Amino acid sequence: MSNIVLRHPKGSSAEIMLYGATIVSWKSPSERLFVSATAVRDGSKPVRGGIPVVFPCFGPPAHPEHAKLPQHGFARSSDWSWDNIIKEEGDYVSITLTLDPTPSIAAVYKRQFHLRFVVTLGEDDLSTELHVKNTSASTEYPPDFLEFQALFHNYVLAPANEVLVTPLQNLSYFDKTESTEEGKSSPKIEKRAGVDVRKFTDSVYENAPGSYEVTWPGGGVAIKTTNLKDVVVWNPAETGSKMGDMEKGGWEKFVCVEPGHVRGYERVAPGITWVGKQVISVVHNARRHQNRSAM
Ligand SMILES: O=P(O)(O)OC[C@H]1O[C@H](O)[C@H](O)[C@@H](O)[C@@H]1O
Repeated sequence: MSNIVLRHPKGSSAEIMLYGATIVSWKSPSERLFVSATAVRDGSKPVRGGIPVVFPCFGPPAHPEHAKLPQHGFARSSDWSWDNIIKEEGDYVSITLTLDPTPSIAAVYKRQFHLRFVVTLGEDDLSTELHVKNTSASTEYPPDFLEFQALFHNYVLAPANEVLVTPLQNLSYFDKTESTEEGKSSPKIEKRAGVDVRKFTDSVYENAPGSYEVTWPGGGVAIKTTNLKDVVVWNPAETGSKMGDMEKGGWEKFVCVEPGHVRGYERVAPGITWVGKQVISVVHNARRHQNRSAM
């Protein structure tokens, strides 16, 4: 499988696989992403770690147009194209990958689309942008809307027993660790000022603020988003031992903080492009201590 490595003159780097457009490493200056030591990297299944791209459905498909798709859609398990261009602009280097319908996608998904995935590396930040264009040629009314969900599945390298995610307090969320369908679909209100993942956690926060801090004693990252109204916090804890591609105890080394549009669907008319974006940056020590002592 082909990987592209972006190198920043100030020392940071990012490695992106064409398979799934998955970012499998971000160093600024040390590694910031978790990838399981037993992740499959030969393009036969999505990578367990890094930043997989979720499109056009999050979780098991619920939309009739997605019925034949696997969990989290096909973007993370398709071969993307790259134009061999690495752009350098100011203090940033970036690449753009694209994905169009292929015969194997068309066999399970009938919609016309064009995806662009832009990865931009700075000295201490990394941004990802997903551009989704509805390329349907239909001129009929009502418009031939493309309805989709999208999410960046960030595996943030962090000590799971100490990490806190903020600010999610008072948001409504869906707890997918509940055992019944009724439990999963009944919203709860987040009471914690800092959300921890010391036990199995799979929470979908709706209409979240769009800016988050993921911090622990000794480090942290901030995530700022555009057009991504929801955020998922996931850590499988011991249930991770059932995943064939999760290294032993791997769940102790990360928290997934996943900004996306996953409750309901984005609707994009023919010819229109939707853009969802996140910027992940290293939190500097002074700010981290301030935030934790305010808790
Ligand atoms: O195993 P995967 O298909 O990669 O999914 C891993 C996880 O992704 C998200 O965080 C979902 O909320 C979880 O329910 C799911 O278990």
